[in-house]
Amino acid sequence: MRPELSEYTPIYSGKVRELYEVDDEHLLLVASDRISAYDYILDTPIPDKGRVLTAMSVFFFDALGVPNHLAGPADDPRIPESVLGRALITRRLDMVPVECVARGYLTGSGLKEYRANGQVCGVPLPEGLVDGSRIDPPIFTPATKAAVGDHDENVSFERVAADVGLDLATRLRDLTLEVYSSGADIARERGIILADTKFEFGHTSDGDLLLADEVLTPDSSRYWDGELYEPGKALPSFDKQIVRDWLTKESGWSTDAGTPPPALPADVVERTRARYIEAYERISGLRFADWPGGAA
Ligand SMILES: Nc1ncnc(-c2cnn(Cc3cccc(F)c3)c2)c1Cl
Repeated sequence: MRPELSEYTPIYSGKVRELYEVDDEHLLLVASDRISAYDYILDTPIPDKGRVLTAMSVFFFDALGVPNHLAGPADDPRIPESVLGRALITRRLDMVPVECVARGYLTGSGLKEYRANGQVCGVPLPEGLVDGSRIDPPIFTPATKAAVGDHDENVSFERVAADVGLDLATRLRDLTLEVYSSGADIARERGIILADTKFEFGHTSDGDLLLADEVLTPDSSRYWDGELYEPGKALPSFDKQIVRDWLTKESGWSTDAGTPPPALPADVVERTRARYIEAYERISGLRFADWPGGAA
C-alpha cells in the first residue's frame, strides 16, 4: 500500500516541479505536467510530461554512472500512486548554490554576453561566432540562482571560486563538463543535440559531492533536432517549438500582449506530448509504455 502525497511535507514548489520531505534523510522530487513558455506557466498541462522527464533523468543517471542523489527506483514503495512515474526518492543533500551550466553551442544568454564582450562567464571565445555556433570543447558557464521569477545571473569561474572555494569550484566545473559531454554524446548518436544544460550538485553529510536535481531533461537543457543542424544555425526547441509557434503565430496572442497566454488546443497538446515521448525513446532506446504510472 503506497502512502498518500499528503503524508509528506511540501518544502519547495517550483514552476513545474515540487519537492517534499519523506523523512530526515530523503526527499520526494515531483515533476508536474506543467509546461512553461515565454516565462509563463501555461494553463494547459501536457499529459505525461512529468513522467517522460522523470524517465529521462533516470536514464541519464544510470547511463552516466556519476554518483548521484537517487535513493530508490522509479517504483519505490514510498512513492504515492498519484505521482508514480513522475516522482523520485532522493537523498537529502546540502545543495551547492551554483547553477552549473555547460554549453556546447552558443545561444541564449551566452550569445547575448558574447555579442557584448566576446566572452561568456569570463571565458573568451573565437571571433565571428553566431547564434548556434558549436563551442568545442564545451565551456562551463555558471550562474547564481535567481530569486523566484528572475533569470539566473551568469557569473565567472573566479566568482564561483570566491563563493565556494577553488577546490569545489574546480570539481563542479570538471564534473559539469564531463557529465554534459557524456550525455551530449549519447543524445547526438541518436540524432538529438543537447546544446546546453544546467546541473545542480549537493553534499551528503559525509561530505560526498553528488549530482542532484534533474539531469539532461528538456526543462534543464536545450534539445535540438540534429537532422536540422547546420554550423552556426540555432534551432527551434525540439519539445517546446510547437507550443511557441502556436502561441505566437496562430493564437492571436503575442509576447508583448502583457496578458497570459491562452489555453492550448488539443492537437498542440498531443503533438507536444508526442515530441517528449519521441525524445525519450530515441535517446534511451527504451519504450515509454514500460515506464511506471501509465494509465492502468
Ligand atoms: N537531493 C536534494 N537535496 C536537497 N535539496 C534538493 C533541491 C532543492 N531544490 N531543488 C530544485 C527543485 C527540485 C525539484 C522540485 C523543486 F521544486 C525544486 C532541489 C535536492 Cl534535489
